[in-house]
Amino acid sequence: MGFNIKNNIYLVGNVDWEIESYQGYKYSTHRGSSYNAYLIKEQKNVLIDTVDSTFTDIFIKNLKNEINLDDIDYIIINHGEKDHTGALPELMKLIPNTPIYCTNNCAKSLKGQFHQDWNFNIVKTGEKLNLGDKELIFVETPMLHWPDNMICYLTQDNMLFSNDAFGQHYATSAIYNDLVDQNELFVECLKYYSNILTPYNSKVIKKIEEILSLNLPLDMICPSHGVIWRDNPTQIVELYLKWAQNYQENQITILYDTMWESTRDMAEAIAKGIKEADSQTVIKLIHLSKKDKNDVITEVFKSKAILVGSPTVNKGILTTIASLFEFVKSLEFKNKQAAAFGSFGWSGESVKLINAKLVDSGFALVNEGLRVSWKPDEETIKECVKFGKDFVKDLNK
Ligand SMILES: Cc1cc2nc3c(=O)[nH]c(=O)nc-3n(C[C@H](O)[C@H](O)[C@H](O)COP(=O)(O)O)c2cc1C
Repeated sequence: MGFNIKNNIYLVGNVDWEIESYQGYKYSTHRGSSYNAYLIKEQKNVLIDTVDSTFTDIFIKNLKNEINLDDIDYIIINHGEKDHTGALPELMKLIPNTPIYCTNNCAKSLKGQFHQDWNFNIVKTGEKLNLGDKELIFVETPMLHWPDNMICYLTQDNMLFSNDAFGQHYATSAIYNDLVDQNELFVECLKYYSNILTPYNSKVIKKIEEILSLNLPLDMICPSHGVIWRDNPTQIVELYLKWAQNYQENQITILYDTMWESTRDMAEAIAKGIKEADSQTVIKLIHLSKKDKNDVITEVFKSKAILVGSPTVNKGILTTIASLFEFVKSLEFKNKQAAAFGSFGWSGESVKLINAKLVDSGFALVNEGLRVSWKPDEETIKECVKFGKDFVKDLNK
């Protein structure tokens, strides 16, 4: 059965307690997720989004308990990605002529993924769909986070159906934002923002300003993953505005990998130096092969500066470090500083290679980096401590 959120609006999605990571891009979901679809029963009945294909059968069964499927007048698809549209092909087999309202790019993505010529009705920003006494207003939100995204707003009930925006991968039975553990909730919101939305910061700001300028009253924000924001719903909008402005905390993160612990010894000594020079800055040490990549990105997002360390391996760097840069570069971080370090045996290319990757990923180099031959001894450990101290002093010079 659906859950009645307000008046004639029902949550008809599924909670996914078991999911550990998103199949495609392997986004880790330590706290599970949910696929939130919504059913509005006015003079016209509207289904907003569907669920991941793993839940198709249960979704359709629950939907049938809520409404005779033939009574669904319109389907709104806010975003074509399969975690919201996986159940759509089976649903459309049962009600094949039901009009689907979506953006032009969404129709393209649905056709591209499902090869079906459903009854598409293309909508643009500002267009409205009459449900009787109430209306749905559409706003395109391209590249937040696909070209096909849009959101829609239900008048009178003042509900914003925001799809991925303002959502979190967070399984809960509690449904509303004020009923869940606030720390868990905001950790998941920040992780989602940093891993998915960072490259689109300027678009986030512009779109939020555009939506706020409409002065629409807002009772709830209903995203497609995680909790519904009913308590002070604009708090998450304000956080997005803050995060979109190249957000950073007073944190330095040291990221490294190591084969025989020499680069790790360097990392710890550098951290000691930073702490001695500046006890106010939060320092985090991350052994890359032992940590989850999305959690690592969240730490980079929060950092004012990072240090990256790798030993030299076959004139190169460890693959964990190379793959970190593949991800970091794609997120287009701005206004962050960095330096490289690493142990080597005979040729020692790693620091130079990391420097090039840092610059290529948009980081400003604070210095030329630090190389240590083989395992650091007492003297070279002192050099690492000094390197950490100097790094802090040279930040923002
Ligand atoms: C498979 C392998 C390949 C290596 N290739 C190089 C190399 O091309 N150039 C070099 O200077 N050192 C090379 N080394 C030596 C390491 O850089 C050196 O042992 C370093 O101290 C390891 O640092 P770690 O303890 O942080 O892993 C290689 C070591 C291994 C195990």
